[in-house]
Amino acid sequence: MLDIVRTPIRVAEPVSQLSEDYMTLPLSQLFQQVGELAYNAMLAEVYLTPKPGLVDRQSNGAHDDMDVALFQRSANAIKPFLSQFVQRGWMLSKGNASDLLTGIRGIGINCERAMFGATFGVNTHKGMIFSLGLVCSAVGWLRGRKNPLTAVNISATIAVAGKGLVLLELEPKSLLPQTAGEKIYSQYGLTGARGEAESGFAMVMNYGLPTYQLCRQCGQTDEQALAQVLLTLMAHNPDTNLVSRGGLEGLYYVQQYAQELLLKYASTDVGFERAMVQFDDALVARNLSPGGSADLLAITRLIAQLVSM
Ligand SMILES: CC(C)(COP(=O)(O)OP(=O)(O)OC[C@H]1O[C@@H](n2cnc3c(N)ncnc32)[C@H](O)[C@@H]1O)[C@@H](O)C(=O)NCCC(=O)NCCS
Ligand SMILES: Nc1ncnc2c1ncn2[C@@H]1O[C@H](COP(=O)(O)OP(=O)(O)OP(=O)(O)O)[C@@H](O)[C@H]1O
Repeated sequence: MLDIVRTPIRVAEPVSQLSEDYMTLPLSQLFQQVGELAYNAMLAEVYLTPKPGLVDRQSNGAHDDMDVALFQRSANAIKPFLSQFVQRGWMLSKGNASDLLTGIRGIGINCERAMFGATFGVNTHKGMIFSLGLVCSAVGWLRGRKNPLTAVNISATIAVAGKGLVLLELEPKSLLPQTAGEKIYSQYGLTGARGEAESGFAMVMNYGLPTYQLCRQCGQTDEQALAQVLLTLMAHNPDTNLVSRGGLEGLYYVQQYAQELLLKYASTDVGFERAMVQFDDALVARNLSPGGSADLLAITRLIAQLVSM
């Protein structure tokens, strides 16, 4: 059995897609390459600039305890765990996809711990780890099952893995909800990262991926396509990060602002960047940060690259 933990991190050109056919690629290379794509997706998200309310190269958005250097350190701490998610997914493929999340929890918890160690307790990537863990393990699981690597298969596998998650983790077990996610669910019925997982990443499948693929087909750069995807996600995603900071009012403010910008501009238009900087100013003034949409942006990029062969 291959020991991914002891495999040194290879310093190489970042991969932009799987180097060979996913079904015939040697397993060790598959684990490593998918992990690298996931790492690149995290970096593509944080370095995309400008991003309203979020940390990027020019602004810390609505965050006074984070900057882009902290995100880079956080991503580096997470990196070794990403290929472990893929490998564990492959190992679990003899069983049902419904056992996938339970099977990767331990890696997820260790990964979260490494992230908090690298950031001295700041939550840079908690939601991201949860979502990336599911996608990476789904890829390993599909390979073990000899199923084609398609967006629909990744989504369906995650939907099975996440089935019942909202009921199990968000339905109140005691009178008082504890975590931010539990509180928001009990107050507003919003299901956050867990609901998105249980839907098989419906926001990514219905908005993120079609937008990214269409933009690329029209000749847009990766950055232009990602900017268009972020705005589209912000216009539709019931992001619990926005609710925890600004209530439903904060969520609707961001969704409406993003919808209006989408009507006025495409990411290739002159004036788009300035409008995004103004959107950033508006969100900083209201202490709003669309962290859930940032996570889904990275997931969109990752799935797009995984299935681009
Ligand atoms: C489910 C998680 C996200 C718990 O977080 P919490 O209770 O605070 O839930 P909540 O839904 O409010 O969101 C937390 C984060 O998810 C992201 N998020 C918010 N809304 C959304 C959304 N609609 N879609 C996707 N992501 C979202 C944001 O980054 C946010 O900060 C996860 O961190 C977790 O369970 N961690 C425990 C460790 C673990 O089991 N890890 C294994 C995963 S592989
Ligand atoms: N570029 C980014 N900037 C800010 N947040 C991001 C970015 N990319 C992803 N995120 C997501 O946003 C989440 C952090 O959001 P936030 O800081 O609002 O959470 P918190 O620290 O738990 O809450 P608060 O800051 O309100 O006390 C992370 O879990 C992460 O997955």
